[in-house]
Amino acid sequence: MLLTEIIGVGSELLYGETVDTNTAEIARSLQPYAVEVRRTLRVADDPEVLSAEIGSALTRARLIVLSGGLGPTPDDVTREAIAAALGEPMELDPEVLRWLEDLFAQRGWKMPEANRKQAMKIPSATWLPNPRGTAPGWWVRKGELDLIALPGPPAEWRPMWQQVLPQLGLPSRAYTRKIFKTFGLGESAITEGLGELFARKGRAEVGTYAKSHGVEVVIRGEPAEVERLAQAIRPRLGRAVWGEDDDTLAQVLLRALEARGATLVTIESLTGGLLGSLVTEVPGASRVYLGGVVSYSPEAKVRYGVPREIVERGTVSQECAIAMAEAVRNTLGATYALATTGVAGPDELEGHPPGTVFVGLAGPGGSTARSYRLPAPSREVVRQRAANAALFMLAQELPSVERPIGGEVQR
Ligand SMILES: NC(=O)c1ccc[n+]([C@@H]2O[C@H](COP(=O)(O)O)[C@@H](O)[C@H]2O)c1
Repeated sequence: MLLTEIIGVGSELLYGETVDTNTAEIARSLQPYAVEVRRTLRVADDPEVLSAEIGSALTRARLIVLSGGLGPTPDDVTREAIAAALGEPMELDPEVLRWLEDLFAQRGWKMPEANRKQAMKIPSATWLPNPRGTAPGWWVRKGELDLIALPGPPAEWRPMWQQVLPQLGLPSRAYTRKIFKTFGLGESAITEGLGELFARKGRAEVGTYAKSHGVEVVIRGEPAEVERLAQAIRPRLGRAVWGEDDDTLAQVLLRALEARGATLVTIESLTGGLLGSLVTEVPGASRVYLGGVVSYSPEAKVRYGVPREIVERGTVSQECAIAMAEAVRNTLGATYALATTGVAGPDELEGHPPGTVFVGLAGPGGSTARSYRLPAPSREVVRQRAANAALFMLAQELPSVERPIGGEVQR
């Protein structure tokens, strides 16, 4: 297999201020190819260290991909480091210099002297045009070696990489990936349920990954084997599955609501608008989502129409979740209303520990609520989980809307 190494360049990646996602994303994009990513690393903006690392990668890898360090400032040293590692001189390309000057001129500016170095390259490199910035990349092809230098910002390098990747002529491998997205089951329950299907080795492998939208079951490997495993795994996950592959919960829910000509409103307490935010992330949300309110204080809940005696009995409760959903459904006149109330932490509220969450749902068939005791490592995790729990609850109820949801509180 063709050995590959990927290098993220930038001191900020080593200070822990910026988390390097570039090397992971580039590695992921190589999955369809018969290449072996042996090493990914992060290196400081230091020309000596970087050229030593490139030199060492050159002794092993036939494909080296770098991202970062192509900017105009003195700490952008990737070009110099590659030149040193390959023992080639850097030359100014007058055409690229003109392109850069024009780019600045179009914005009504004079090109700063510092940007001149972005027009420098070594003889064995060809330019990779950057459609979104001033840093063109390099493609060095030398004997059996391909070395690609890309800028750091994902918005810039992604289109450049998409352009060059198919041109590298990498051998392909039959590879595919199937993802089942679930909610409400833990990783261990899922792996137990999958039993012998939970293959870690062989022609395809199965993995589980816990996310705020639930556990993802990922099957990757040879297409025929992935298909066989997917067919066997899907029924074992049952009603916990809400989507596949690139689906998001909000997307799946909005699609289902739109197909029924139904509309949605929200009322949020502990999630403070997160639920509305997830819904409105989806293009075309306005066809389904009428709006929502954040009723954070007890008094706000009363003002939005929750009976005062319910609020006085406690806002962290199923009856309050239901009353919130019914109130906003009446006010805004939607088919369905979702409500969140609970305790994000770190303090408890009304005697309930962080992670206590109630989701209320009101619809044409009646109202119901679900209660959750979510793990509460942080406020953020509880809030994310609570918003996703609300989306999942309605998505799961929808297939059965023909029957009444039931007027009583469910456990
Ligand atoms: N009924 C609700 O959902 C609701 C409203 C306001 C605050 N809280 C919770 O009360 C606690 C204290 O809130 P603050 O940290 O915002 O002061 C937190 O755990 C928070 O999540 C819950």
